[in-house]
Parts: sequence; structure tokens; C-alpha cells
Amino acid sequence: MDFHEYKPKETVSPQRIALRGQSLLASPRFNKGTAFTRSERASFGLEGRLPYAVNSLEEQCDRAWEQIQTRTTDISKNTFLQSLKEQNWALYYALLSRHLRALVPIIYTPTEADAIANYSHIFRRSEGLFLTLPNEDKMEELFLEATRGRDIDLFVVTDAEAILGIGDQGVGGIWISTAKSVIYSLIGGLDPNRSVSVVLDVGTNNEDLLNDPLYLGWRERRVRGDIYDRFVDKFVQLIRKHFPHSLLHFEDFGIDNAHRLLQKYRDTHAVFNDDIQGTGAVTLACILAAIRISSHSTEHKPRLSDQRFVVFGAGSAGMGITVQLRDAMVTTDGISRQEANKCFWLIDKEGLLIDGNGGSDVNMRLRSEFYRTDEGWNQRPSGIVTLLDVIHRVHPTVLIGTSTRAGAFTEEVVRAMVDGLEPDQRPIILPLSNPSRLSEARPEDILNWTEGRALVATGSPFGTVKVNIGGKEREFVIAECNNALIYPGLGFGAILSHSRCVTDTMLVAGANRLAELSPLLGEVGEGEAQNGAGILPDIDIAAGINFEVGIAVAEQAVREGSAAVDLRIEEVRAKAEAKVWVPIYSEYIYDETGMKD
Ligand SMILES: NC(=O)c1ccc[n+]([C@@H]2O[C@H](COP(=O)([O-])OP(=O)(O)OC[C@H]3O[C@@H](n4cnc5c(N)ncnc54)[C@H](O)[C@@H]3O)[C@@H](O)[C@H]2O)c1
Ligand SMILES: O=C(O)C[C@H](O)C(=O)O
Ligand SMILES: [Mn+2]
Repeated sequence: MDFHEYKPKETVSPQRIALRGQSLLASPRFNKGTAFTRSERASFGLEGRLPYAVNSLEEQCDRAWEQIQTRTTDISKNTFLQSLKEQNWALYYALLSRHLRALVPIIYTPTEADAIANYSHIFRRSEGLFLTLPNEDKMEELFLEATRGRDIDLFVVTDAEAILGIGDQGVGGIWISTAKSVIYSLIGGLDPNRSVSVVLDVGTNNEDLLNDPLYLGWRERRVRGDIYDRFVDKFVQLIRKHFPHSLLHFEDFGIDNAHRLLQKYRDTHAVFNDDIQGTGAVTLACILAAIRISSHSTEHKPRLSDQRFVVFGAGSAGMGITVQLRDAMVTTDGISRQEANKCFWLIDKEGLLIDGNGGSDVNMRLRSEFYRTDEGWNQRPSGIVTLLDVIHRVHPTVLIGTSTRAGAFTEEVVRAMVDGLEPDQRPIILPLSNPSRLSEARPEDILNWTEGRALVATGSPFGTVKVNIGGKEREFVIAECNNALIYPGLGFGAILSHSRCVTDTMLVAGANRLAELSPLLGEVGEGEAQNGAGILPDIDIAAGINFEVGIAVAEQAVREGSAAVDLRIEEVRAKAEAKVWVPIYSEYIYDETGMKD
């Protein structure tokens, strides 16, 4: 399958529209700008409001691309694209789809982190739904106003306590919800009019924001406990009441709430925590693909449970990954949960987790299964067991970074890891912290230190790196092991099948499908690496890849009875093709009873 050729559909049926003149030009959903045809201009009162020439979408993309290139900083490109989105969705998404590799880093990780951190200063126009604690009594009214007349498939919500690796960002967190929603449309094919991006503004503990005269959020300290729980519950119950088949995506909640809310709601609605489950699923896919080539000497099919995993940073993402990998071992390798737990060494601020040290309540419970009470570590005089200590003794085959600790995978650490492996074994090293400046190591350094042996994927985009090995320059594609490579497909599959909940088996089905599509495998056949290929598919083919992931997820939902629609497995693909939203213009017919917004 050539995913560069992936083209969902090229025509859409005509639409009946009730807006005219300036209101039509001001609607980003319906505006076509200079692409309104002559007859549309005549029937919608636009002839005097537009310059004479009529452009195609292609020509509009060329003009916008030309304009964006005059912007010299990433943040100014981000601002330009934000305002393009406010003007014309079709053009915005069409432009992004034509330049995925260049523009996804501008509207998503890493540039979006800077935009969020400066939200109250670069703010121009609001987008999304702001649910703020002092308005709690009016929540239903505000919710209904924001969703009026629309069928909603997806809610993306944050409370902004742990945005990427940059911490509490208060109301600015709305932009992680909108960015995640954009990726759902761009890569996952969801109609942007069927998603709502939400921030639950429950205050902030970020002193800089509290002291910033321009701060736009509710200027109070973060609320916790019963008040917080009641507020979140009110929101979730509104979704369950008004949109029972929608997907509720939680993003960048603080570690404790992230786990707690997921456990609380996951059996009663299709809820999904991206930092825990999305990250778990994409990393599982990445490792499943990488172990197929990391060792040539294994006689049997490489198994997850043959690996030794060191996870550096045992927070939401670290524990999400660990639990996902462990559960996959139990199901696919036929070993017990206790045996599987022994494949992991978790490290946090307090060093190797040996026994009851550190962590918040829910996370502590999750972590406790992985404590290494069995290896005599606590007899060490210094108390703390460092990453290097663990590498020296354990000889891990996989090293994962989810710590926000920039540069933690030092040359010494990486060299020690290689030294501990068989000569033909390739270390798998995944510095997953975002944004780029928080990465645990730079990919070119890892490849230099390991002379190209390491299999590397990162959380933020690093593109292709050149490494000099034995006097010869070689190129390595650094895959992004970012949840954006899988959550759009996971979500699309769950929505397509009207899944009652997002089950672990659906996540694993999506991860397996993604792993099968790894560029490392495929063309050269199993057991042999393509020279310098990325472990996971490139972002520029992510739409086609996620379409396949979505199908695998929906098929699994049907198979296991999670789907709440009457759907047969054979029908899933056709239904998926029909549902994919694409940024193209349809013909408009003026009709007073037609769509207004
Ligand atoms: N690639 C992806 O798809 C992806 C997905 C989710 C999160 N992330 C990234 O992972 C990082 C962590 O996110 P999270 O949501 O898990 O945050 P979190 O706060 O829940 O977890 C971070 C953990 O790292 C620990 N830590 C901090 N400093 C450390 C140090 N010096 N040594 C060891 N451990 C340390 C913290 O105590 C905490 O337990 C962020 O940078 C985030 O952007 C990446
Ligand atoms: O947003 C991302 O880039 C991935 C992830 O959800 C994160 O919090 O870092
Ligand atoms: Mn996140």
C-alpha cells in the first residue's frame, strides 16, 4: 500500500446555505474567500465584496504558502495559521495537508508549547469552550450554546495542569485542546464542525500567570478535592446526556487526576486519556516494530517479554507506557502479570523505584507493582539508585524517557547501554519528552555515540539526521513516537463504531496495525532493517496510516461487542470511507432554511 497516494475523496455533495454577504465571509466553516464561483457570488451577495478573479483551492494554498514563508519565526507562523483557521477551514486544512511535515510542528508540538505559554499576550480571538469554575451554575447553558444545532462526535478537554512538559498553563491550555482537535481532522478525518475543544478553568498554580496583569484566566489558585470533582463530573454528565455516542478525550491533566478520571469514567462512556493510553499505544507500536529488527540472534519471533525495559520518568506517560507494554506481554506472550512486571525498571526523581518511595496516590498504586524489592538494591549505602547504576547492572534493551529532564540520556548512559548488549543487538532508545528542548537526548548524539546502532524515535519532530560513521556520512530518519501518530485513528475507530467505551483490546488492535505499517519492516521483509528508515511511519503519510488504524479499532469494537451501532465487520471500511472529512469546497446553493453555522 502506498500511503503517499492516499486520497479519501474528491467531491462532496452540494450544500444548502442560509448565510449571505459579510456573514458568509465571516464564517470559517463556509467561507471560500476568492474561491467563490461567479454564480455563487451572484446568489450570495458577494460580487462587490471580493476582487474579481476566481481562484481554485490550489491557488489559494499557493498564496497562503507564499505568505507563510515571509514569516521568519515559528511562533509568527503559528499566529498566521491560527488566523487562517479563523477565516477559512477548508483552506487552512488543505494548506496543512499539503505541507504536513513542515506545518504540523508549527501548529502542534513543539511550537504550540510556546503559543500556550504566551497565550494571554498573543491572544487575538477566542476559540473553543471555556468552562470556568465561577460559572459552574450556568454550565449546561454555556454547553448547549456552544453545541447548539450540531452533532458532536468528539470533545477534547484539558484542565491545563500538565501541558506537555511545561506544566500548569491555566486558561492557555485551551490551545492544547484546539491543537489536538485539529490533528483529529487533519490526520484522523473527523469533521471539524463535529468536535468541541474545551478548557476547564479551575484556576492555576503558575505564579507567573497569577502575577501577570494580562492573564486571561480565572485568577485564583487551582481548586482541588470535592469542588474540582463536582465540576468535572458536571461536565462529563452533560456529555453523557446530550452526546452519548461521542468520544471524550482527556489531555494534559495533572498526573493524579489523569489516572483517577480515566478509571472513574472509562466504563460508562467512551473516554480516552491521550497521555496515558495514546502514548502507551504509540510506544507499544514503536517497540513492537523495533524488536523485529533489534536482535538478529534470537531464534524465535522476538517477544516483548524478552526485553528489559528502563522507563525514566514514571508519571502519566511513563506509567501509561509501562502498563500498556505489560498488558500486551500478558496477552501475547502468555506469561503471568507478575512475570511481565519483572521486565521493567522504573526510575523517577528519587532514583530506581525499589519500594514504597514517592508518587501521588493513584500513581503510587500503579507503580507499586513494579517495585524492584527483589534484587537487593536497597542494600546500597547511598540509598539512591541512578539511571547509570541501573544500566550497568540490568543491561536494558529498551530505554524510554518521559521525565521532562532534558539531556538525561548522557553519552555515558548511552555508551553504557550499548556496552551491556550483545554485539549484534541494537539498543532501542526513545527520548519522548516534549517539546524538543526537553528531549532526554538529541537523536544525532545518540546515533553518534552508538555509531548508528541505536534505534531511535522521539516525542518531538527531529526530521532526518546525518551521522558520520567510519568516515561515511549516513542519514537516519528519526520517527516521531508521538501520540498524534495514533490517537486520531483510535478516536476515529471509536467514533465510527459508536463504541460504548474505549477498551484495552481496541487500543492494542490499533497499536498492532500501526506496528505492521512500520517503514522498518514491509519492503525488505522481516528481520532486516531498511537502512536508516524511521521506526514509525512519517507524519506526511499519517492520514492514510491512521485510516488503517481506525479501521482496525472499529473492527475490534464490532468483534468484541463494544460497538453501539448495528455494523458488520465487512461494512467497516466502506463506512469509514464515507465518514472521512476532507478539506475541499462543495458547491453552495442559497436556501433560507439551509445551514447558518
Ligand atoms: N511522545 C509522546 O507522545 C508523549 C506523550 C505524553 C507525554 N509526553 C511527554 O512526557 C513528559 C512527561 O509527561 P507526563 O504527562 O508523563 O508528565 P508527569 O508529570 O505525569 O510525569 C513526569 C514524571 O517524570 C518525573 N521526573 C521529573 N524530573 C525527573 C528526573 N530528573 N529524573 C527522573 N524523573 C523525573 C516526575 O517526577 C514525574 O513522575 C512530558 O515532556 C510530555 O511532553 C510525550
Ligand atoms: O502533545 C504532544 O505532543 C504529545 C503529548 O500529548 C504530550 O503531552 O507531550
Ligand atoms: Mn499531552
